[in-house]
Amino acid sequence: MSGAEPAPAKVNLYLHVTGRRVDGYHLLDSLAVFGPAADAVAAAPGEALCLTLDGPFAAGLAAEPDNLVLRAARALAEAVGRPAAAALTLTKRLPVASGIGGGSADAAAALRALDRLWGTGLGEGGLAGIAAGLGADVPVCLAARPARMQGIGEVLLPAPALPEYGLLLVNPGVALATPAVFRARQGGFTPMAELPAAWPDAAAMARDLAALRNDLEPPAIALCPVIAEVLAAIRALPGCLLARMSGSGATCFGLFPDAEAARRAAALLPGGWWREGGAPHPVPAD
Ligand SMILES: C[C@@](CO)(OP(=O)(O)O)[C@H](O)COP(=O)(O)OP(=O)(O)OC[C@H]1O[C@@H](n2ccc(N)nc2=O)[C@H](O)[C@@H]1O
Ligand SMILES: Nc1ncnc2c1ncn2[C@@H]1O[C@H](COP(=O)(O)OP(=O)(O)O)[C@@H](O)[C@H]1O
Repeated sequence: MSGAEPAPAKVNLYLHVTGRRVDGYHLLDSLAVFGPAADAVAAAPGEALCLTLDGPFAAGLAAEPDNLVLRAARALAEAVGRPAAAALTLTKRLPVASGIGGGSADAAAALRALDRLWGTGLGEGGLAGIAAGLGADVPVCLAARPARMQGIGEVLLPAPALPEYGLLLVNPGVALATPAVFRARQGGFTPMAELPAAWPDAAAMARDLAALRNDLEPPAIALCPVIAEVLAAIRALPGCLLARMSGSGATCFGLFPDAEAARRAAALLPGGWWREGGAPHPVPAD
């Protein structure tokens, strides 16, 4: 066993759709951070490629014919010219199709775990090209550290230096397909954001982020009106500095001064919605 790799949720603190490529993909400008919830991918030696699912959201993926973890394993094996043989276990704790890139995070974690198990020695730099071929969000999930995403998601730039803050994630249990949300978007494009080099505290971070937006929030609410209720509920929680939807939804986040405030707020939400409050995912060592 090569040890389980964490696959933390990706949270888009803002997301501007800045343009559209001729192939239909949208150009984005977004600040992605990670955590506080995560899936995990473990890889052990095996004679063939097989995947076991467990965790609270495993049932949501049971019928998935081509799990992103398996696609990642095949892509890595092909890139290094070796058989795709491994016993993989995915512990699914993140809601599926929910705007926090769970599938992308799983694919990135599988690449890291198999790079280690197979001793391919590619490391983050060598895996980046394979990640980009698996989905627009996979490169940022491979880095798993705060980053500004541009292009269709594959251009990664340093994030501003971030202060201490807490994050609350809330999902109402409705799956939203990313292409449907992009298709439902109306209106033009939004310019790139101007960000400082650093935020001194969470309040300053929230003030600047409040001037930005998630361009996918209005079309997602049109497709799934309960998102507006989730946002209102988060906004009303004590200590909440900002509430916004992540990615193409339906998961929304609340920004809090610290992890404890986010954890306390999670307990105050109505039952029935998935929620996780706490500290952002720790930044991996270089
Ligand atoms: C919207 C974002 C923001 O981080 O997050 P999620 O909502 O998925 O978490 C991502 O761009 C999603 O990335 P990912 O889910 O990997 O997308 P892909 O599998 O590559 O593409 C799925 C579909 O989304 C649309 N798509 C995706 C990315 C992009 N920059 N422009 C697009 O138009 C396309 O219709 C594409 O066919
Ligand atoms: N390991 C995986 N986890 C989640 N979704 C997966 C996985 N493998 C394949 N998928 C497919 O990818 C789609 C997008 O899932 P996900 O990454 O959770 O969404 P989002 O990017 O909106 O957060 C799902 O509808 C599912 O069909």
